[in-house]
Amino acid sequence: MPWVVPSASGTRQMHILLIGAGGHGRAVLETLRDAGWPPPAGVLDDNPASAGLSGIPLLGPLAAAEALRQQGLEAAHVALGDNLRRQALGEWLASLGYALPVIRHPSAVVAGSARIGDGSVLLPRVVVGAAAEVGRHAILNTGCIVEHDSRLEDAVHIAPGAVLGGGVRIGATALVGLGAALKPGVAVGARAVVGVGAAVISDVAPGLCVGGTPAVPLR
Ligand SMILES: CC(=O)SCCNC(=O)CCNC(=O)[C@H](O)C(C)(C)COP(=O)(O)OP(=O)(O)OC[C@H]1O[C@@H](n2cnc3c(N)ncnc32)[C@H](O)[C@@H]1OP(=O)(O)O
Repeated sequence: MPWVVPSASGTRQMHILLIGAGGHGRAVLETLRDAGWPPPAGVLDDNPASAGLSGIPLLGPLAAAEALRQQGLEAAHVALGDNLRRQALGEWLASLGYALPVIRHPSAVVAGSARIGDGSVLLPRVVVGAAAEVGRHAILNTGCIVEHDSRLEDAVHIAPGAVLGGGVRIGATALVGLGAALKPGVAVGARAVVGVGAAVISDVAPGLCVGGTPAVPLR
């Protein structure tokens, strides 16, 4: 199977390999389609009971990525919600020589001065403001807003509808839950979890789980 096809403009469009056939995988697949990517070459999933993704070949467990790279597959994306696992697998794929393109829904609005790291995905209606920096393997989920000058380290997940004010900092592999709001300038530490609907008005220590309005430690 040819993994790379020339487009009408002569640029190479890659048949990407997707990792993960769950709910987030379905969201990424729709985003690829809406953004005009060619159909993915296939999907890998370690769950033997996985039904795969509709219309996309299920090519086996994750370990198959190595052989597929040797067969000429050039690009991959880890579509898993687990931040630590997504980061580890994304870096493994990079070490195998896969390109990890940014996948961006056409409705996402990204300031020209913003930077998005390899392997990240921007789902519909995401907004990223001026001079914001987003690391590798991030999920910027449906409708979230990352305001100007914010700094997001690798493998974060900003859930649907969450709003980060200007200059917010998010540590690696942290999760900002559905609809949370973060006051401008606050810092959320690595591996922290901000619960659904939280209003974060002060810094959150690494690894802490917070929730409520205003947000307080939950565990
Ligand atoms: C497309 C998508 O769906 S992307 C999805 C992204 N995921 C999310 O946004 C989920 C974020 N997760 C949450 O908000 C979770 O509720 C967590 C992580 C904050 C807590 O989860 P758990 O550790 O399982 O806590 P659990 O549900 O057992 O609740 C523990 C206590 O915290 C309280 N609590 C749980 N979540 C919250 C919250 N968001 N705000 C305030 N209090 C909360 C519970 O009421 C409970 O209180 P109690 O002990 O007085 O009864």
